[in-house]
Amino acid sequence: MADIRVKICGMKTRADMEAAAAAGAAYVGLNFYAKSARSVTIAQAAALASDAPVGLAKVGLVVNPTDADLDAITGSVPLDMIQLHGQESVERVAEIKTRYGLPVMKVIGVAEAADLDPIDLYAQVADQLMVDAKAPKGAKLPGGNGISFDWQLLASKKYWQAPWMLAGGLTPENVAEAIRKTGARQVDVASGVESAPAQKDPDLMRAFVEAAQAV
Ligand SMILES: O=C(O)c1ccccc1N[C@@H]1O[C@H](COP(=O)(O)O)[C@@H](O)[C@H]1O
Repeated sequence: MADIRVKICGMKTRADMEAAAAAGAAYVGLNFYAKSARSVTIAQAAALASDAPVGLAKVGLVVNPTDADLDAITGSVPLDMIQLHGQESVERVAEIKTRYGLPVMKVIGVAEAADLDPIDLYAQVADQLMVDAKAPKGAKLPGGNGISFDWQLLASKKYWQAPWMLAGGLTPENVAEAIRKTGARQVDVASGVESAPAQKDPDLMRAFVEAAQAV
């Protein structure tokens, strides 16, 4: 059994948080991208995070946030990490880390080998990286689309200066294969543990964590 850490993203209710903790997730994601059906308001997130099960790291997902966005979020929501899921530059990642004093996870969208090239630079400033499938052109969301990338691309490129998480189209059925092919020690999921759009399913969350940790 491997010590794989799981992040489940898109918590909307207290029941979601409790089910994620009971399933064995290490991190939960609170999504502040308003165009997503998984998003929560700052007030909702503050209530969820303040009352979160002990030991669950609360990650705030934002996309190209302004300082005003982050001032409002971090001023009300007790977060453990900020996830940057947009086109934030290396300099902006460093700036956010310094300004808010929170660990920052930068997401890199991957469709082909060349998309991995910027990772070394981001790894110098981010506390964590997330390697996710690049959103297809015209997609409504920059992530959370339930699509995977070719995991083979990571076979020889998985050692970076910062810890990293694999994301994109992971499900209870494919997460073990994804971990074996990429060597990931951390995985992230949103749509793969839902029974309907933005509806987290406790059985799928449990099955996902079990499958990941059974590798
Ligand atoms: O989930 C969303 O709605 C979302 C919106 C905007 C940016 C990122 C988003 N989700 C992130 O993408 C990963 C992978 O999602 P999936 O498992 O492929 O559905 C998700 O875990 C979030 O970190």
